[in-house]
Amino acid sequence: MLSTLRSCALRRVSYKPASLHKQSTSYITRPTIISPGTRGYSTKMQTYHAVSTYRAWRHSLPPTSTVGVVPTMGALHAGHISLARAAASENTHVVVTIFLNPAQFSPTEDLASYPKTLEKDLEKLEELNASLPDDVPGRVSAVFVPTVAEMYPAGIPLVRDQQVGTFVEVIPLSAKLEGGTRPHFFRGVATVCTKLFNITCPNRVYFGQKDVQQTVIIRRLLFDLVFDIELRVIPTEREKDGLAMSSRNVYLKGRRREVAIVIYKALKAVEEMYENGESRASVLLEKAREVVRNAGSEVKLDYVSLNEPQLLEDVEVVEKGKGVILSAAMWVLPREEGEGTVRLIDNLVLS
Ligand SMILES: Nc1ncnc2c1ncn2[C@@H]1O[C@H](COP(=O)(O)OP(=O)(O)OP(=O)(O)O)[C@@H](O)[C@H]1O
Ligand SMILES: CC(C)(CO)[C@@H](O)C(=O)[O-]
Ligand code: BAL
Repeated sequence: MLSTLRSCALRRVSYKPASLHKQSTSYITRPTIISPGTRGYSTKMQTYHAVSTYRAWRHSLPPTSTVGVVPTMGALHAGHISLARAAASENTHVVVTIFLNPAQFSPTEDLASYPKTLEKDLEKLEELNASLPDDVPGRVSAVFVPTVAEMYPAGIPLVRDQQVGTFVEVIPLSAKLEGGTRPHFFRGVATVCTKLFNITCPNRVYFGQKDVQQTVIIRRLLFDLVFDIELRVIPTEREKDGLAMSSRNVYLKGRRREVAIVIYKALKAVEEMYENGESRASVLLEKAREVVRNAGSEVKLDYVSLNEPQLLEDVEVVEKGKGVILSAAMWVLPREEGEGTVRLIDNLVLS
């Protein structure tokens, strides 16, 4: 274990400390393209289920290789693929992790019904590999699909008081916004990401802006735990009508899919108001509430909020050039017997 970790830490020639605040205005990073040709060996995509076999592969890579890791919970869609594509554009190897992490679900959430489509996921990653032009340096070389026992050897009951072992919390960021409704959530995310980073040894990790608070928390985690890993935040992929792609969208059929777009419309209405000169948060947020209210009783707003991007503190006035996060969560309520409530999140950056 120790020697593995040491070789992981030693793979870099120079150490560059992470900066917590470096992306305050330009929030989304555009990947820089590096030249191809450093792979120089087979990049056939392999699936690993065990930490030991993954590590054996990871440590077999030449020291010149770079690894971009894309953590996911599976049920891959074009949003996930855009993360993997970004990783391929600036690393010699892309590793996609697929792990439905129990620790981020409460006992009343949808862990049991969460879509599981591993075979299709692997096909989509193979398709991505086949579609990448020759001058892109990386391909998806490995897919890490661990078992729950592999990730949580001591078990992982969903009831927090019953959990034993080591957990990671990013305080107080994890209690804000999503943390208000899902108090267990970011402890589960921070814990599993810490484990995944230790296992996969990435040079860079790729997260979607769709889960914007998650990106703020991961940035803080990388900084506080002194991980030698760069964070990339990739723009949100949307359906034609603007709905943010999400694995949970499969729950939305017919009329529920139609009304789901209200969350995006509410955010766009705020953005338009801001662009027309309104900067008071109270007025902007009320606009979003009004749009959701007017959509009827099938949807219910959980929160809408304007926050600065480092500590997620509420802003009262949106100042130009500061990159303020406008985020919202909304429930789409059941219409028919057997349907569950679907919770959607979305955000825009007002800059
Ligand atoms: N539409 C999207 N555009 C870009 N990235 C996305 C999009 N949706 C998800 N991601 C990113 O993919 C990564 C894995 O997310 P995850 O597997 O939870 O998918 P998801 O679609 O967000 O699922 P869920 O429906 O559970 O929220 C995260 O970094 C997430 O932000
Ligand atoms: C980062 C993550 C894969 C951790 O389980 C999850 O929260 C997600 O898919 O966004
Ligand atoms: N992308 C967020 C994962 C979750 O809601 O559990």
